[in-house]
Amino acid sequence: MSLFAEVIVDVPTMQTDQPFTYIVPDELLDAIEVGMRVEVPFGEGNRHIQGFVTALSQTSTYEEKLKPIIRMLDLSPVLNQELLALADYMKETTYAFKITCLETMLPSVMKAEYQKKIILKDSSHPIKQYFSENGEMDWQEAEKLGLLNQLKKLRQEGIVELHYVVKKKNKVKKIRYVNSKVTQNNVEDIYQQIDKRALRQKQLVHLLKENTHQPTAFYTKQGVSSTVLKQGEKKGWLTFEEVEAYRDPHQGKVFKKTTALTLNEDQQHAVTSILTAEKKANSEVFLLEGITGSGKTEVYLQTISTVLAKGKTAIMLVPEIALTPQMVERFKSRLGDAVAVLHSGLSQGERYDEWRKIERGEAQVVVGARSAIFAPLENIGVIIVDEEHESSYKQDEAPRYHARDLAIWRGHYHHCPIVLGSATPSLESRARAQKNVYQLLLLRKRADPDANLPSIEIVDLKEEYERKNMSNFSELLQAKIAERLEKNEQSVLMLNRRGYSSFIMCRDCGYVLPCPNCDISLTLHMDTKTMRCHYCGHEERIPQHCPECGSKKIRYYGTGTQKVQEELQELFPAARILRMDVDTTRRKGAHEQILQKFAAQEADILLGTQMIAKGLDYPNITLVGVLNADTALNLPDFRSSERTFQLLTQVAGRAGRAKKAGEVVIQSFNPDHHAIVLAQRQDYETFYEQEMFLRHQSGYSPYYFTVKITCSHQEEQVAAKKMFQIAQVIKSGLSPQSIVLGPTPAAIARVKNRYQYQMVIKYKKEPALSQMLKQILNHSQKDQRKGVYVAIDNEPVNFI
Ligand SMILES: Nc1ncnc2c1ncn2[C@@H]1O[C@H](COP(=O)(O)OP(=O)(O)OP(=O)(O)O)[C@@H](O)[C@H]1O
Ligand SMILES: [Zn+2]
Repeated sequence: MSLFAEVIVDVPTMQTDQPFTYIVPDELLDAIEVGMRVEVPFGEGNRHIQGFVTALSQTSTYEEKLKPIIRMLDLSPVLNQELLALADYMKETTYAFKITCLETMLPSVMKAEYQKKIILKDSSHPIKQYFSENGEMDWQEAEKLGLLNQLKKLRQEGIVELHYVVKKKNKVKKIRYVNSKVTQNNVEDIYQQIDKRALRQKQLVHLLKENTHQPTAFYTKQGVSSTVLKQGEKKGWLTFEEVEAYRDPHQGKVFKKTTALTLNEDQQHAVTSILTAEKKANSEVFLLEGITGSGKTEVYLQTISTVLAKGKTAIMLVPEIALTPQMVERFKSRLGDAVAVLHSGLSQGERYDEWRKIERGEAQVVVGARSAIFAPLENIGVIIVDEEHESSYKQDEAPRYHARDLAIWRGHYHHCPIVLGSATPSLESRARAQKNVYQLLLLRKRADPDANLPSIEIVDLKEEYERKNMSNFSELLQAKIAERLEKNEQSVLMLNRRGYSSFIMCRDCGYVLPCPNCDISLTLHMDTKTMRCHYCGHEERIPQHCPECGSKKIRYYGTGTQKVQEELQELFPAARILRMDVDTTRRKGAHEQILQKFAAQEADILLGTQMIAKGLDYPNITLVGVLNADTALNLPDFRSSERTFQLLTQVAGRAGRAKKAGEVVIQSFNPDHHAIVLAQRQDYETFYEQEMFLRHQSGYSPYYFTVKITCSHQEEQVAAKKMFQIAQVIKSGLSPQSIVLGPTPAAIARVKNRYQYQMVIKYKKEPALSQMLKQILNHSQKDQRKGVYVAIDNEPVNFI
């Protein structure tokens, strides 16, 4: 009997975007499965490349010229039937290649360079003879010995495991004390040799004698600087050693068990509705619209608890949990070890370990950011998308999927309900609820019976300037901060960075330092004392003279969080201020540390960027200040009002969540803008109506669908020419009701040395469009070799 495998190969081009048939060699007949990765020869030169097996069959139409699979790369399928089908759906809706979709679903460590090791779990098994003393075997070794078939079975029996080890990553430096040089007897001699003032070195020798082989941080925490450590190495008292780190991101952390709260009427209604759908195996979509602090999280927790008790699993998506460690804590505290956590704040290795827990069925709840929607769970009972309006759910590179859409797809597959939660739902979702496509569930008041929504005041910055207050803090805000300090209550202050950054300009000639690769100015970063490009990462020193005219009058413009912090400290010398922005949170775990300090009330004021707008639930916050509400309002994006309204409502919602009443001060240059006025009233309903009216008039989502096409090339004419060609094809194929915007240069005309041209199609009904777009992608293959890239973004969330 012969067996044939359909393989999607790792060559992302249109010609190869289909399965290729390979012969399964005899030695793999029993082992191979759909969803495994294999190595196959490809093309004229029989290059060895990786591929995914998507089907197996006993017959093939072109038996003669087929090549055999070289080897298998997994012991068990890495993608199940559901995820393979999801890849097909993604490919159809995002205009991406199938291989790109398949690879996106796996943790990055499985795509990156890694070593594969087989680990022996049961050392009494005779297979032991092939393993090293520490119970490991290299994958290549196993392959050479022809053991893979046997190991596959042993893996199913739990006798061996397969681990991916990232090369060179996840290492911590530990220090080993070199005993030979220092013994109990000669410590005193050594002390004699040490310079009398070098107390730190003495301390180090002592520390090392008691505690050898600790991470460097252990010593630095006790006051030994890294210079002293290096001297120690020089003198031969210690050596540095790289050790593989243990990869539990929450290692050593104790989560205090919590129990379910008594739900209020609205919450109870929400939980019951969702669970009824679950019981009926009904894949209904619920829009849980609950004001800030209304206890949406409690609804999620109790729904998931019930689902788990029935032996099912759950996915809970959050925008970016690195920013909201409190969310992880709430889930772990309630649901314990059933929870796996996936987000970008983890190292590759940690993420892979969490993924493995899910795959082996050891974790039943996945809490994670966008890509957690690919969690290999079986038997899903509910899928929740918290803060469903967040644009981070859309991936901005291929495949350009929206996690909310994939959540709904998986819900249908598992016949389970999907819950979209938000205090400020996206207009798209709310419009669907209006039409009863989704079922609307409302939480109308704050969950804590003693809490109320905060009162919000708006300060007109124009008036403030007329009164010659050039400070970042209006008189009103200053007075309110002072009050809080007096009462020992906490304040949260937000500097809105969207559409806004600090740059340097020459006062004599007006020259602004640009990025050499992109058409945008460089941003000042005070922590590293450098100028940086946020698009390509280019970095250079802050110039002393103007590169254009040589003048020394270089000045900083725009307000960095650090500058604001200095000003704040001057105004309130006694205030304890914490700052949270990209500069203070670069280090792993830094977010969490800052928030822990704030939670423990070791600070009076938390000053930060948008990062602080979400999730914080601390009872002692009674004041929220927004320093500049409107920087994003003028961005050339039809969603800028919606985003501003959402952000202001979110951040205002951090105040007064428990007994103590909350107040909010919003400083703005556009106090009459509807996004700001309605955020002040916390009136989502009116905002929804007004904004829907505007969208209807200007022909945008949710009344129209949109597709964005971008062409880029190193030469501007080439990118433009290609874009105009495509526009012509599209225009000739569209119905007269549809609208084409552009082609125009993109808002940032050049990024990473590539010029970008774009066009946007707005349409209500275009049955032929999908086919047209696929053809455009198809034709663009030829151009790709000439360096012209064409990208199609279906329902873009980003127009800049
Ligand atoms: N039924 C309840 N009774 C008393 N307190 C509750 C109840 N439900 C939730 N809470 C408390 O109310 C506070 C706010 O709840 P939660 O953080 O879940 O709100 P949320 O709707 O997710 O808010 P946001 O969207 O602003 O983040 C929490 O401290 C929570 O413990
Ligand atoms: Zn750049």
